[in-house]
Amino acid sequence: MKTPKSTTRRSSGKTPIPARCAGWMLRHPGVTAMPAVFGTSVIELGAVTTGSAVAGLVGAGLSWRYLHKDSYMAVASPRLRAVRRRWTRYIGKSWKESLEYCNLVGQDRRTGELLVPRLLRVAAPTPSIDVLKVKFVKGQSLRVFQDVQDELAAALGADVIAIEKGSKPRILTITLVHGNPFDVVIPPADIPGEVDEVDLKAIELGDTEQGEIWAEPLLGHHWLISGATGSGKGSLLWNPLRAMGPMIREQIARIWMIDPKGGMETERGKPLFYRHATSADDDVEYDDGTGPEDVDPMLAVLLEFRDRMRERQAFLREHKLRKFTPSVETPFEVLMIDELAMLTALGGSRSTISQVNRILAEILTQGRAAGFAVVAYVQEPTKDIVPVRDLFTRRISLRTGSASYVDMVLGEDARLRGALADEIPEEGCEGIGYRTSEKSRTPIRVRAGYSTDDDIDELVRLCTPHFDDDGPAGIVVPFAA
Ligand SMILES: Nc1ncnc2c1ncn2[C@@H]1O[C@H](COP(=O)(O)OP(=O)(O)OP(=O)(O)O)[C@@H](O)[C@H]1O
Repeated sequence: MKTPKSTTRRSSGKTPIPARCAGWMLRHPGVTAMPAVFGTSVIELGAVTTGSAVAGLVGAGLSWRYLHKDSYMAVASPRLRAVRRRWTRYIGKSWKESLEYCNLVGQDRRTGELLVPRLLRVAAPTPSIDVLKVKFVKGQSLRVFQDVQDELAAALGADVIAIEKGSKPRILTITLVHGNPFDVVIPPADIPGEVDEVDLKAIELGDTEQGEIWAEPLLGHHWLISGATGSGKGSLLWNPLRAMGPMIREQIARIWMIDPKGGMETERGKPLFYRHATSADDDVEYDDGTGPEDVDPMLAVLLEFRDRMRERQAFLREHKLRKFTPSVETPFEVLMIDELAMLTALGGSRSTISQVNRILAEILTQGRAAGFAVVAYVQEPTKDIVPVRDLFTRRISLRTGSASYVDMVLGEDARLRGALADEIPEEGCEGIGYRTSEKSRTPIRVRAGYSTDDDIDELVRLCTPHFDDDGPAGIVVPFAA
């Protein structure tokens, strides 16, 4: 007679304690090895030598922290923070209790043993963001976690939570944002007094969540700024102008402004602009002809910008200059486009749109070395709306209307790494967003400084240039709908 299957099953209760200890030690080799290394060092080298080595390591860490803060913050700080969080915020007992509270634990049907989803990895890219990699137990799914995500956020003390599928089966990623480091409105960037105080490689925009100045390089870059309506994109238009103020006044930097939204946002700063194209003038009849007189005015500004870029390239080639230096003779040219989608997808005829995209691609691929930068603002950053999206070298995402927009702007997995831009509340969080850089794919939470109308008026008062080659500054040209 066949032995019933059930009699062959292991009937013991929990996994034996020694086996569990061995498993834990294997999973935490660093923690396990540390006392062994320390003990062996004391026995073999003596307490004084071991103490000196430890003191030396601490000293090296402190020196690194003070001598090269940027690399310390990028490399050491997140790792140390992750270890601290792992052993404080998410230590075994409280992790288990949090999951029990949310009914996220299982039970082994044979042994009755409590099965707790295992915390595989804790990353803490910024002081307020934790990213957990979790292996869920048999019978669970991503859905089970997502169904109780509010309870889980409360149990883990987070304000915002996102739970997504991980890279492997049965692994999920939980991103937690703790607190709001920006509970006050941040003042706008200072207007430097003189040209030599302007740093085009570090244009001040606001604060980072670490309480540092948030600055981005514009010379040699193009910026894409994405955000839903009312997210505060305007502050990322006025801050760069403030930071470049004296250069604009001296015409060492020239601003070409395209505002297809009727000039509502940019009208106040019109005297600052070398070119200003807006859809304000609805009375102008636009003829979509082929002659130079009939060129779409928005396109005309773009074409002129492109032509100047070509001239500059020829000039640099002729003078064998490999590096561009801004000067009155060769100004740093900045094209700002408020609502890029109106140019690249939504406004104008199909032929105009495809021409716009071609010219933009040319500027974005060739302009940087010649001192031509593009700063564009967009609400919906999909590829069909902004085909040239990937050619921007610096990306910022303020509050977005959709979770999928975050990765489109900040790069693959940016949301998994903590950039929960779609979870930023609408009220009271304008100007808050995330940025990534080429060096690090870790998103940093930032808040832009806010320029009031008075701040804009101050900028115009202090930094209006006097153009004399092309007539009055800020020529308003209509946008063909
Ligand atoms: N950095 C900021 N800090 C605090 N409040 C801000 C900030 N930026 C903007 N705001 C507030 O949010 C409102 C909307 O900002 P803004 O007009 O810049 O949004 P937007 O993203 O340009 O929207 P739209 O695309 O509809 O023009 C402003 O009127 C202001 O009250």
